[in-house]
Amino acid sequence: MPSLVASPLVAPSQSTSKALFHDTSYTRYFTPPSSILPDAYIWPEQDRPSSIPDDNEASSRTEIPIIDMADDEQTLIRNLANACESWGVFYIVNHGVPAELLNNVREKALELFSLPPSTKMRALRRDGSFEGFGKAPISKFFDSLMWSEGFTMMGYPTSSISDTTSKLCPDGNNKFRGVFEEFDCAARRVAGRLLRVIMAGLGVRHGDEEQHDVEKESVTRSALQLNYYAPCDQAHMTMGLPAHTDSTCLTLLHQGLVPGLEVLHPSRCSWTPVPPLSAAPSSLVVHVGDMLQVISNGKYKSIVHRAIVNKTKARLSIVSLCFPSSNATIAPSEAAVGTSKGGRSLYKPFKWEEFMQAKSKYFMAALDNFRC
Ligand SMILES: O=C(O)CCC(=O)C(=O)O
Ligand SMILES: [Fe+2]
Repeated sequence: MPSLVASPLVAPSQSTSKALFHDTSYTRYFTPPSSILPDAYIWPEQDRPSSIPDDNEASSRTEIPIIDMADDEQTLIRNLANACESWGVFYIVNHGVPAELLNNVREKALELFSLPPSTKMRALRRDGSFEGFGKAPISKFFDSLMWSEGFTMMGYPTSSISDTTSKLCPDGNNKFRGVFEEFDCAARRVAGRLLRVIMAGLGVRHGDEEQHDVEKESVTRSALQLNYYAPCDQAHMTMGLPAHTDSTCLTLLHQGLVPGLEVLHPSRCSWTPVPPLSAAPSSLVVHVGDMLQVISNGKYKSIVHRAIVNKTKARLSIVSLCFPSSNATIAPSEAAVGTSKGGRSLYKPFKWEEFMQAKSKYFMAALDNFRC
């Protein structure tokens, strides 16, 4: 079986010339060339990690639920309902995405972040677009810079994976396209199945018109997000990706064997690590996103999470963001409203585009704009 412990992650930024670092357009997109923290990357004390993960890598223990997708349907319905309600984040195993595909995606993603700066600069995220290399759009809500690099591709149905990655392959031989497209497709299929079972747990019956609409509309589109976190000597003073919720319905994430993901339990005030599982290196982490919070009428909360960086190990996360089509109407499912306390809808119907506009203005308070 191919190993998921890919070749050691080499910090691409270490090959970056100092001259390029002083080019402001380069620093807008990429991590600085040394692991010593420039002032702009130092975060206010209250936003810093409380502790840095032990570089001891994967763990065999976690508080976060682990869902076995090979369980029978009724067990799966029950376990997913519990996981969504109690945490809003869970691991899935036996999900059907082959270990070899995960391994290949990680290898290619690492190759992509290791390209020479002059090649990377050919695929920068331009204003108004999400595609290519760029800091996460949430960076505008924070004064300090994130210690991370991101590369985004729009997936199904109007995939830009081929166009975006071909900019990185001037010789016309696109070595990224096939494997990223295959992963996008495989992850979205898993998200579709998860949503079907989650909807059943909310009381939507198989064959209902509502089941058809919600499932048809809610994970119709996908984006593939690659995140690279270089090691940092002063990891305790910076942040890879600060606290946020995903605007998705569901997010699927593969983090390899280097820890860094943390979540804020809906009713606790402290951060809980989501460590890579040593016994299940092909497991994926699933986040409940903002749209599932609405569809479930607030029963399932969009999980607040963040990524912290390590002192000696680089970290790579492969993220499939699954979300509705632009003109889909998002509203609490009738079944979820029916079983809510008080039996009333907490959110007004809205279009995905309207939500995205609110998110880019109000960030984590965006959903308040759509409360009844
Ligand atoms: O790298 C991680 O573990 C988190 C990534 C993430 O939250 C995101 O891309 O939205
Ligand atoms: Fe996220």
